[in-house]
Amino acid sequence: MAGVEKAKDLAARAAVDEFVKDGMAVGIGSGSTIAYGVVRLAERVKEEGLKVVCVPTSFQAKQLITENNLPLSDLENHPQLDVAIDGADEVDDDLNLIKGGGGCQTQEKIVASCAKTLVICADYRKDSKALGEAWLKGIPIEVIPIAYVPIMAKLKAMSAETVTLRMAKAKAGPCVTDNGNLIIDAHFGQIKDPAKLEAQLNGIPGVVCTGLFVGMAVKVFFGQEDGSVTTRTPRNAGLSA
Ligand SMILES: O=C[C@H](O)[C@H](O)[C@H](O)COP(=O)(O)O
Repeated sequence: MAGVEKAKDLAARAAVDEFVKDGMAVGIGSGSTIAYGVVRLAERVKEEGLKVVCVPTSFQAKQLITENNLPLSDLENHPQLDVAIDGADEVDDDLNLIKGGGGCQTQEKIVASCAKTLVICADYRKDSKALGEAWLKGIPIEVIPIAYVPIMAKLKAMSAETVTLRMAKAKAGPCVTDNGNLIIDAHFGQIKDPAKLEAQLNGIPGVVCTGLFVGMAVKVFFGQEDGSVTTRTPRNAGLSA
């Protein structure tokens, strides 16, 4: 393994090693980076006899949990989680995030909101000063299907630079989320006030959930190109080895 994949693996392992303890209920995020974290968690369960239960944030996360023979639970049985570990598409200096590149932000935000701690693992490409600087595809916004046209018009009126209905790959038509909704990607350029923008977007009728995660993460692990892992917390806003 080399390059970006190695960086993802290192970050995810570091997050799992530092934050998962015996007896915990763990929220499992979605995407390609957390997949390495689930493999690491399974290793620890086998090697250390760790007892954990895992709550997924998507169909993909559920598959990861079951394929790695980890105990699967849900928010009905575990409405309070000790930690949620997830990936991100972009992370700013204050640990605000853009998520939802894989369309899973709604369940991810619900699960994160039920966890005492949200921890993020990401490769070096996700590190950014301000949201919207590196991730140019736009903020993923899950919407109720009947509302997608008026919502796209409202986003344009809010001065979004690009507004796109996410289309499926290998299927004609739109990308349909795990919740049966659609996704609009809206790029607002560099986002100066993520909390204000999130509140504005949440105020549009038909918006289910945005991929802006403001003030939720407590620590981010970045896998670097040179094989090191750096971290960022809200208190030390800079990077430390
Ligand atoms: O919807 C997808 C999730 O928010 C992912 O956590 C995010 O897109 C990062 O994915 P990856 O680890 O594949 O870059």
